Amino acid sequence: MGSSGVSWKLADHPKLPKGKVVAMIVLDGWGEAHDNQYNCISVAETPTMDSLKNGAPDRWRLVRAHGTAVGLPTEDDMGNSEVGHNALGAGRIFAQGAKLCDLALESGKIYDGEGFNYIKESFESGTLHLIGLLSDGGVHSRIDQVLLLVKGASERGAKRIRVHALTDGRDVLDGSSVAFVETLQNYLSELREQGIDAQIASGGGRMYVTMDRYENDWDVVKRGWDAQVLGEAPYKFKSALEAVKTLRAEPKANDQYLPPFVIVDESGKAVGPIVDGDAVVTFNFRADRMVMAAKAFEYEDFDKFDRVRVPKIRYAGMLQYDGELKLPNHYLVSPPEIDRTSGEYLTHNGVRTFACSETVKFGHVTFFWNGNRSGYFDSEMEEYVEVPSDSGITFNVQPKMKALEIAEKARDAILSGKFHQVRVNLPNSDMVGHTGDIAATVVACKAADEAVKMILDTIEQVGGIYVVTADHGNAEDMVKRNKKGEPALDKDGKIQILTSHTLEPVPIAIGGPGLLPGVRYRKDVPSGGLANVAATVMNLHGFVAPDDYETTLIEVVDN
Ligand SMILES: O=C(O)[C@H](O)COP(=O)(O)O
Ligand SMILES: [Mn+2]
Ligand SMILES: [Mn+2]
Repeated sequence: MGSSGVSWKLADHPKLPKGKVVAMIVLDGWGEAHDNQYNCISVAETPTMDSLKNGAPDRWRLVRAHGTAVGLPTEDDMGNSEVGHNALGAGRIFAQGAKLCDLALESGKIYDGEGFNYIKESFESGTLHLIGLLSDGGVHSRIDQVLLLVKGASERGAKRIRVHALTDGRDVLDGSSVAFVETLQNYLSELREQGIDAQIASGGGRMYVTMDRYENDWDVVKRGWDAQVLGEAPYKFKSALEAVKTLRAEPKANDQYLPPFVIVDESGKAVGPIVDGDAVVTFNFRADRMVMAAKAFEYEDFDKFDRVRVPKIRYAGMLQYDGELKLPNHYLVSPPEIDRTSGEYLTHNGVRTFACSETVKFGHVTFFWNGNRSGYFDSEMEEYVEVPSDSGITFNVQPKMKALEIAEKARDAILSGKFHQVRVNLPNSDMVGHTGDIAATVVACKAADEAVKMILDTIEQVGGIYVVTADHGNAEDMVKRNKKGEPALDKDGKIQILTSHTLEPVPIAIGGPGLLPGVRYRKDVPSGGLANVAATVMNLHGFVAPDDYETTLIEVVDN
């Protein structure tokens, strides 16, 4: 037993040896769907992934990557990187932020918690500000939760409410921001009729305002700070609906990248800057794209950009975004307690790990993989390498991204002989898929396939084992579909491009010269999902997973 009371020792696998190097490759946003012109993966030349699928039927299968299989509220919830990598790394299914917030709002427990009581102190004399992504995407936030929270706060004494709305178009259709803003605006005007001074105060596109991640581009967070806190932005409007409609009318504008705007009153004054004595809630439940803003709100000695004015506020996150950093200190709903992850177990059992991606996905194979935990379990046993991403571009202009560089780092790590697990995330199919640019996404898929090839060739050279899988679908379906599965047309008869993830399952292939010939997929785990992968990987390192882990996908037959 360790000091935490957890017994970290894993049992030896009865048949599988230890000490083999295992390459764990996660293709981000790479699902399996039928062949058609909107399936960028099947359109692209992907000989490596094709050969895995066609070469060894006992060692290629699909696993579920959405809905309840990854702890989301319903089967209509598409998968995403957070819940996908959590499941891959933790080997169990945890009720995720979306679900925990639903439960807390439904039961009203959210209003009894420490976080709400803390911000409530400001309701008497200050304004309550709510900042976050306004859509029903369910990846980072959900508008129905925002409306419930506004209602609940107003019933509990909030007299002045300002919402700072980030438009989506990435987890939902581009253009849908107009309807979401309208819904919120209508609801706030109903509240005004009841005597609550509630309105939208600022906004901007999620990829350009506030929601950067992994410190790729602090300017994004600064633009949000300027609009939300200082009340300053290049565009000023009388209403948020007018703002999104007008800004969207610009050529090439889209919801993801709308410029920042503030709402002003008759005299041209911003209606909702954040000032001393106010309360602030960031209502995203997902951490990665809110943690930078949380630092700007919470840290006294913050130096990433000049905040100009730092109001004395009571700040709470919808969730605590980083348990290790205790950030933020106050939060409305407790995050899932994702403990005893496979990474922590393997570290305790002598498995040395190398993990790598480029900036935009770096936290996926480290922070998310390790159950939303920053840093190393044991810096002697692990090395995490971040390849700097390009910033300030949409990745359709650079669809190859850093796939080659990531593969080279993995190759060098494998050849160094220092590591037993070499884990990477290849971002291309996801990041380019989110731009909705089909031609570029095809290039992205090819680039990812080439990177896989380089890593598999290296595994071949050292006699190792590979696992190639994905965290959820994206590039395999780039069009919104009607109930019959046909491309859905908009009112002008044009197909609607799908920038979001999908509900599709993802492939998982295992192989390599280090894998015993008798290893194959079991037939009795037909509904296996991403959470089954951790036990599988533990087996490939020569161990049996803890009893409460989702079962392994493999068996070893004598032949
Ligand atoms: O944050 C994003 O980019 C999207 O909302 C979800 O993509 P990811 O889950 O693949 O990161
Ligand atoms: Mn992803
Ligand atoms: Mn994505």
